[in-house]
Amino acid sequence: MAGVAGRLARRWCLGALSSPLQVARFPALQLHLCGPAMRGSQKDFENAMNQVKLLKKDPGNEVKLKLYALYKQATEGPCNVPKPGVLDFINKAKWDAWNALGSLPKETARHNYVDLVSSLSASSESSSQVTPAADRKQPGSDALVVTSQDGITSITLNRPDKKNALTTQMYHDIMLALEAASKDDSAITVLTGNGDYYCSGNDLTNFTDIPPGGVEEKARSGAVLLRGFVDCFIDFPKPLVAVVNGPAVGISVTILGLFDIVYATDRATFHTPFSHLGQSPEGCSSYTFPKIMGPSKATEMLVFGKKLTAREACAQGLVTEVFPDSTFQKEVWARLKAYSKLPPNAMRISKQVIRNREKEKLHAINAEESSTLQERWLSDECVNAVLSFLSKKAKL
Ligand SMILES: CCCCCC/C=C/C(=O)SCCNC(=O)CCNC(=O)[C@H](O)C(C)(C)COP(=O)(O)OP(=O)(O)OC[C@H]1O[C@@H](n2cnc3c(N)ncnc32)[C@H](O)[C@@H]1OP(=O)(O)O
Repeated sequence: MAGVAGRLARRWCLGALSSPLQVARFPALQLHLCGPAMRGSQKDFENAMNQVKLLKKDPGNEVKLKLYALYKQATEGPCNVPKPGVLDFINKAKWDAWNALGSLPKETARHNYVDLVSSLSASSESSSQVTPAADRKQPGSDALVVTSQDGITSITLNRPDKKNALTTQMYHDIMLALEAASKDDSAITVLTGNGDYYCSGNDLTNFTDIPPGGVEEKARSGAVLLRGFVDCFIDFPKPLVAVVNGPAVGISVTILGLFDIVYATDRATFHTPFSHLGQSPEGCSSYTFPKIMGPSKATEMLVFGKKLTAREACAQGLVTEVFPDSTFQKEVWARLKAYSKLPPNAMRISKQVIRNREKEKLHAINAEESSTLQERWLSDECVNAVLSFLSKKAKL
């Protein structure tokens, strides 16, 4: 955690004080740091450091310096480094801010940091209910943010500048997050995205990291990862909800057939361009899509790559309900918050009654789809499509 804050501090203050904070959408459930009581435990401090990553607006240089100073004071104590030269403007501003805190105790600095983040979170999204971060180990990278509050664990894809494309690390982190969520005391688990996209599917640069065993080895390990990833969704024991905050592509669409509820903004689209990419369907969609929408609609999507609007996807049963984008977050989270108060064991058992009899079949389908894809990844059609995207010649 200290590393996260350190990276943030460096990004803000060492880079350029004038550089804008990455503008990121809040997931509707946020750290609940704006309560009347001041919070300052180590856990609150770590939660606040996570929350800073999701701030929607640039708080300005003055506030960033204050955050930096409080962070340094809370983690290292009073300023203990030599004063930078007058021409070293940025470092001098940082030093001044830290030094100004004098002998403020570490604990008070931690409290003040938490309170400052709380006020920023509250003003950044006044309409949303602000909630605490997960009482859990965070994943190994900033690209996934896990929060937990009010009986809901939210897993947020947090790579908005890359449209939340899934890196290899993210597949692993999502699997870990799902495993933790299956055991935590939340009633409902949510997958959502930060920024204008829900997810642009597999990060196509994943294909460029070729191991010593060559492309065959790459395809083999990709298929193992894909199979394990999809298995986690098949086996997930609690109600699983997709909060589709924008366009969805590829694997982020196919696995929707394994979710229990799919709420979408009316801005969302659903696109599975597998033939364009020389690939074939995964996520059990070769089974779930024909079952949900009938074989011919499924073929239009999975074979011909027809992109559906949110309303079309809803009419075809892939999406549960569509909300206007302007009220999407507010309405969806209010709904989920109400559902999360239902008896958790009853919900879990009812889900299993609905889903369990298909599980074995789904695992077999997943295995088959993964091995088909393993071959597809080695095909000229796939290699050319990926190269075309990577050389910026093609987009969907
Ligand atoms: C364990 C392995 C499992 C694999 C399972 C198999 C999975 C299959 C799939 O998911 S197939 C679907 C793959 N996805 C795509 O083909 C999408 C490719 N992206 C695009 O076509 C476009 O980027 C877009 C339509 C999603 C968005 O277009 P636009 O609004 O014009 O934005 P940009 O293209 O400028 O995107 C911004 C930035 O993000 C990068 N990016 C977006 N998507 C991906 C991606 N899937 N992989 C890698 N990079 C992506 C894009 O290159 C830009 O980067 P830049 O700013 O240029 O550095």
